[in-house]
Amino acid sequence: MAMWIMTRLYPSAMSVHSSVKSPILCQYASQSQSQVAVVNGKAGSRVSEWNEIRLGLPSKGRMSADTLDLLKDCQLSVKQVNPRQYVAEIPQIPNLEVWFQRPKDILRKLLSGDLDLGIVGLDTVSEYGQGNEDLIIVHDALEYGDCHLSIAIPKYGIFENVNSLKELAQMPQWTEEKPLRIATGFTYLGPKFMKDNGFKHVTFSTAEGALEAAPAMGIADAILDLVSSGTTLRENNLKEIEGGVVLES
Ligand SMILES: Nc1ncnc2c1ncn2[C@@H]1O[C@H](COP(=O)(O)OP(=O)(O)OP(=O)(O)O)[C@@H](O)[C@H]1O
Ligand SMILES: O=P(O)(O)OC[C@H]1O[C@H](OP(=O)(O)OP(=O)(O)O)[C@H](O)[C@@H]1O
Repeated sequence: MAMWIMTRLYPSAMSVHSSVKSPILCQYASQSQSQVAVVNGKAGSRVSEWNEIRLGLPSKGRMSADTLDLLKDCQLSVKQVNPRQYVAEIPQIPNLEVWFQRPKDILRKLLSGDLDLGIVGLDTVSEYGQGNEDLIIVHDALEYGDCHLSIAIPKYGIFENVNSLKELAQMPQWTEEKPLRIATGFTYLGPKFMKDNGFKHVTFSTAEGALEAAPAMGIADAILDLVSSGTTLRENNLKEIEGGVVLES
C-alpha cells in the first residue's frame, strides 16, 4: 500500500500538510510497521539549505500514475514545466517543490535529507528505511499499490507437500553445507524474516527482477518477492505458503 512519509527533522513539513484540506490530511500513524532495525540511518545528516518543502513522487513505474491521480482527487495539480525535467510544483501549495524520483531513491533522499516528504510503498519504506526512527509514516494506507511481500517455493519436486513456513523449516535437506537458497531483491527484510522464524541454514542471492525464474534455473530453492495478482507465481509453477508473508504493503 502506498503511503506518505516524512523525515522527523523537518517540522516545517507539517505546516504543508495541515494546510491541505483533503482526504490525505496527515495523521501520525503507528510507526511500528516500519521500525525494524536501524542499520545505517543518515536522516538529518545535514540541515536543508532551501526554503521550500521538497516532496518526492514516483517518477515512473506502477506507483506513478496512481500517485498523481490521488493528488488530483485532492485538488492538488502537479504542474511540470518540462516533461523531461524532474521538478514540478503544486500551485495550491506555494512553498512546496515536487521532485520525481524512483521509489528507492525517494527513500534514500529522505534519509540523506535531500527530500522532506515522499509517497512510496510500505515495502520500500521497510527495506530501505530499515527501521530508522527519523522516518515518520504520515499516512499509512493511501488505498492503491496493494501487494504483499511473500516467500514462494516450487509446487513440484521436494516441495510438493510443503505448504507452510514451518514445514519448510523442518525439511531435512537444509544443512550448513547445503542451505536453503532464497533469491530476493529484499536483502534486508529477507534475512531478518528468516532469522526471526528460526531458519538456521539459509543463504540469499539477489537480482534486479524476474526472480520467479530462479528456482527453474536451479539458482535458488525459494524466492522472496512482491505479489499482487499472483499470476507471475502461478505461471512459474510457484506457490505461497502459510506463514510466509513478510509484510502487507
Ligand atoms: N505486483 C507488484 N510488483 C511490484 N510492486 C508492486 C506491485 N504491486 C504494487 N507494487 C508497489 O509498487 C512499488 C514498485 O513501484 P515501481 O515499479 O514504480 O518501482 P520501481 O522502483 O520501478 O521498482 P523496480 O525497480 O523493482 O521495478 C512497490 O514498492 C510496491 O509498493
Ligand atoms: O502477482 P503479480 O500481479 O503477478 O505481480 C508480481 C510480479 O510483479 C513484479 O514484477 P515486475 O512486473 O515489476 O517485473 P520484474 O520481475 O522484472 O521486477 C514482482 O516483482 C513480481 O514479479
